[in-house]
Amino acid sequence: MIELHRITKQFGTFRAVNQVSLTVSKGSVFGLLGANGAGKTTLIRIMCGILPPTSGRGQVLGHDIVKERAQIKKRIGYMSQKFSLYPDLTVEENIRFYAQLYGVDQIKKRVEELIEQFSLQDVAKKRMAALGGGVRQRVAFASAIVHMPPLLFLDEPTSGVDPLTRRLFWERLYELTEKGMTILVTTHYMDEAERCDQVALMNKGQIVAKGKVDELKERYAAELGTARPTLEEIFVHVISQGGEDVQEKLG
Ligand SMILES: Nc1ncnc2c1ncn2[C@@H]1O[C@H](COP(=O)(O)OP(=O)(O)OP(=O)(O)O)[C@@H](O)[C@H]1O
Repeated sequence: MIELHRITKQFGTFRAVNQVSLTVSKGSVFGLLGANGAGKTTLIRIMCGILPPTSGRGQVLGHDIVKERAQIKKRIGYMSQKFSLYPDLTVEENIRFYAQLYGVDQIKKRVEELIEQFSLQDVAKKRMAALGGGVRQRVAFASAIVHMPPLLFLDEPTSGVDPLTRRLFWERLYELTEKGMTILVTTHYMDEAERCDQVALMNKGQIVAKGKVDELKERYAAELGTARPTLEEIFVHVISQGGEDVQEKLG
């Protein structure tokens, strides 16, 4: 689904993404973790075909991330941190807008389905401008999957939402992977990281740890002197060891 090889993105003299290699397989939830400014959004924008990398190569859904960016953009779903919703349109109209944009069949049925799946029935006829952040995130999520893309990128979808909505998001995520969708999600919440099949931790543009959650726990158990370390403990440990050395050690 995603294969990246030594991707670097330079903004002037600043290296936001530094030699990142990554593989994401079909049907999994892949968590991209890291502090603010670690380079997660930049990397997502490269995978979505929005930004070309400065160097490195890769494929997303079989398309080259440099030469076939337009094809990638058409086929994926992307809920960015600044996902555009129209304040003067209602919830329903916003979702319908995206359905039309992506040429979805049976638009009425699909919009109704999403309104129900994201518990938006009570606010469906209300204008976006009158609604709070939790509803906004739900509408953005629903709009990003309106065309059932095979690959979905979610950039901090649960930031600032209440615990109930976070749970609803994760229920939807698992349902979507059961239908074969592959999902790459960024999050600051460590309990959410634990729910992913695989994770990669970014620090200062580099991936400093990656793998299946259970494998990472096994790998670091001895080093941390505890039978089953949390991802948070692992990440604090890895980051405190410093970037490049760790990258070498992890291959
Ligand atoms: N267009 C740009 N021009 C210059 N610098 C940029 C640009 N886009 C991002 N950066 C810088 O690259 C670094 C990584 O930013 P990025 O948004 O990818 O991080 P992030 O891990 O997604 O953080 P956050 O969680 O805050 O979104 C930051 O220092 C940011 O200021």
